Amino acid sequence: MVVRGLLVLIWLIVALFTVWKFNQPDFYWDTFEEIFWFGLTTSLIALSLPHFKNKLLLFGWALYCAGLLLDITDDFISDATFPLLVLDTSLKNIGFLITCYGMFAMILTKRSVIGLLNQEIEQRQKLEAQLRYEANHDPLTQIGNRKACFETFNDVSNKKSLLFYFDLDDFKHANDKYGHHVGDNILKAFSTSLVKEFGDAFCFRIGGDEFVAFADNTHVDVSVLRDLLLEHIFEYGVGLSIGTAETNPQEQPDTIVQRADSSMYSDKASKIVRTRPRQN
Ligand SMILES: Nc1nc2c(ncn2[C@@H]2O[C@H](COP(=O)(O)OP(=O)(O)OP(=O)(O)O)[C@@H](O)[C@H]2O)c(=O)[nH]1
Repeated sequence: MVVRGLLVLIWLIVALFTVWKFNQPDFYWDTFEEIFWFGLTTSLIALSLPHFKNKLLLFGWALYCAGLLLDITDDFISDATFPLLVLDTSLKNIGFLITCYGMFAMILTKRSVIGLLNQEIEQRQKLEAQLRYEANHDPLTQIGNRKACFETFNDVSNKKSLLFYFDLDDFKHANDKYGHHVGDNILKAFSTSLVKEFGDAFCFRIGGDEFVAFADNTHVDVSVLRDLLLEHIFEYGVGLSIGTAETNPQEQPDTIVQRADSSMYSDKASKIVRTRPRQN
């Protein structure tokens, strides 16, 4: 409201002054030009006044306006009466330079603020990525967790048509015998073998010693696979029960996993008779 009033006032003065000057015998078009620029510049200041906190810029603009004002007044006040009139060009130039410097200082400040903001955005993005990773990965083995398995199930099963369900045999015994930290290392070593065999994107730890992996439905020799996956852990007396189920887009992931789980339990029944080389 104040700004609008100020603008009306400025242009009223400009109009009245122009009309008055126009009717004078000593009218020059350059007077009209001077008053037009004075009106425009002061309007700009009035418009930006409520938004601008940069005092240096405002000071520069004010000096520039003062120069413009002296420019106008020198048409009807003589230099002899008011010697400051000779300063009009200097004031305009000083105002212009201060304005330029103010702009430059403002850009520098904004640049450092933008730099800090970018840093903050980068950190936030890293944190989000970290949180996303943690939400979908098992903290011990770093492979996908149960949540990731079911969330990506449809995508993964579109690529791979066979699901393996693995459950370590007598893992509790190894835990009790060698300690929990060795138990952790067994799980990590097993995951590493799993990833080596099936690929990072297709292996998941879905429970304590239970894992799921997806593979192409080519002929797989389960006993060869078992030996391969136990290669680095069988010395702790653990075995491996393996179940399989073909993936099917018409079936719910839960149903497919359940079928593989049942198949694994059938295999578990024969864990006692399975030979375990170098068993402790
Ligand atoms: N070290 C360790 N142990 C775990 C972890 N998560 C679960 N376990 C243990 O894993 C064991 C899993 O239990 P079971 O599957 O009944 O043990 P199991 O001896 O393999 O039994 P079977 O499968 O019948 O042969 C439990 O003793 C859990 O405490 C883990 O992150 N680290």
